[in-house]
Amino acid sequence: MNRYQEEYRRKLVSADEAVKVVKSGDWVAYSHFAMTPRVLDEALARRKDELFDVKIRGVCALHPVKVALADPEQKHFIYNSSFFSGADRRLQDEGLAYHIPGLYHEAPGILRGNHDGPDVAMIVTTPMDEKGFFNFSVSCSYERAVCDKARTIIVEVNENAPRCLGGFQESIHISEVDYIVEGNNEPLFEVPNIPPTEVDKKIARLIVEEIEDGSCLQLGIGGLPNTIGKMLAESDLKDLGVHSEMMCNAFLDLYEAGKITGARKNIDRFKMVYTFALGDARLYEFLHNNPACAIYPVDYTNDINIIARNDKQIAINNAIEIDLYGQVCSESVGVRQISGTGGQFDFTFGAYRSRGGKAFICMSSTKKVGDRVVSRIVPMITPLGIVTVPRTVVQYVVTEYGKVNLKGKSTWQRAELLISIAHPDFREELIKHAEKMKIWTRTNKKLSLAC
Ligand SMILES: CC(=O)SCCNC(=O)CCNC(=O)[C@H](O)C(C)(C)COP(=O)(O)OP(=O)(O)OC[C@H]1O[C@@H](n2cnc3c(N)ncnc32)[C@H](O)[C@@H]1OP(=O)(O)O
Ligand SMILES: CCCC(=O)O
Repeated sequence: MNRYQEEYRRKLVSADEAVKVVKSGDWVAYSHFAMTPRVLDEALARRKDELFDVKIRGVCALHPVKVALADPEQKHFIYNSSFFSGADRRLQDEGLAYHIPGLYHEAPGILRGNHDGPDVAMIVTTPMDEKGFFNFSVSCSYERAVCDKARTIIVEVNENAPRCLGGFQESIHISEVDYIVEGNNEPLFEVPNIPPTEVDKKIARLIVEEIEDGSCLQLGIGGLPNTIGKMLAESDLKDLGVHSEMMCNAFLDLYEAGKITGARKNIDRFKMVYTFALGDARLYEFLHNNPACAIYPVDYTNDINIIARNDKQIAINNAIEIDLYGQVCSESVGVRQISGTGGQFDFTFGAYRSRGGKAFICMSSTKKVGDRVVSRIVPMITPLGIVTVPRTVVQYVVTEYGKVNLKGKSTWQRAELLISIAHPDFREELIKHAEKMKIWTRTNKKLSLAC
């Protein structure tokens, strides 16, 4: 037994033992996405009656967190998430989850400088390696920052977690860890593989034709960016690169199709760069010990200046609504938080700044809500909804009816361009709103009469 194994044995405790370090009033940070702790969450929930005013900070938990469910009155635990998953939304609907707004690239800096903890870090990792390191696996965005700030660090080991090579800040050494808990070794969450619709395919085609050999890709979260990636895999393009915050199945398809070499990148040449991964078992298997990929903290991947250093950086992100000024809402419907800003602002801004870069916001022109069909291009964002990308930053907007570039355009031009890619059933109504908003000119009117 080497000295790290001895130290492992000394620090290994049950989950119930480990969570005893939490005190009333503490902030507890959970690791993110597919790495959200399970057994530590359950053990903390069991301590409900001994604790008051404990705040939990998570990111996109892919199962309903037990601390939130354990305490509907929230005297003991308050659960917060800086990016809502479906499970987080369900909790929010019951009044059991609160959102922490933020720009993704700023999160590590905010945490390191923050007055609000975290006091205790609960981080899911790979098993320890022979040199004494636990790897943060597919979630590296700000796990290191959390550990830097926390009074106590507890790792929950999952034997199924792939070892994701960095970059930097992708691991923590046993000497820094206070307690080790062996988890249930559940398989990592798998994103369901939903076949693309005809609308998705039309939007994808409009974006694919904008991409050139040597372009460097970012694909955002949601069905549409993944479809676009898969279509690129069937294209004639070559020497694509990856600089993304999210690593998803589409990148693996592209890689296996031989489209990705990273040879034309200016930084991290030959590496597929990301800060977290969410996909299926095939993707997690691909990432394990794979030197073709490099995971980094999010203040590197999403730093606007870093994004801009690769030429032809392409950002492809999905939205919920866009108003006639071009303000993009991608994270809420009115007061209902759907997800978060994540890196959508960072990549939209950074890709436009890259030489030859382009930033796309894409969405279907309509959405079925209950038995109603609503337009996603709207006169105004649903009241109290959130602007994820301001009109000053947005570049291309794409629906199945076309793509428009809003950069530098006047308000009346924006209204005209956006209405031109709205679903035809909603165009007349949108024109009436544009008139009331005084962003419809005589020129526009002539155009509308002509069509
Ligand atoms: C972590 C990261 O930062 S990744 C990098 C980029 N980051 C981002 O783009 C962040 C912001 N973007 C996003 O969160 C996503 O791309 C989204 C939400 C815009 C789209 O994601 P998808 O998974 O394709 O969304 P989907 O269509 O399934 O809708 C998600 C929810 O919003 C609801 N929704 C979407 N549009 C509407 C609408 N117009 N009216 C009412 N509800 C709506 C859906 O009903 C669903 O809610 P439910 O599951 O609770 O019923
Ligand atoms: C995924 C976004 C998380 C954050 O902004 O903190």
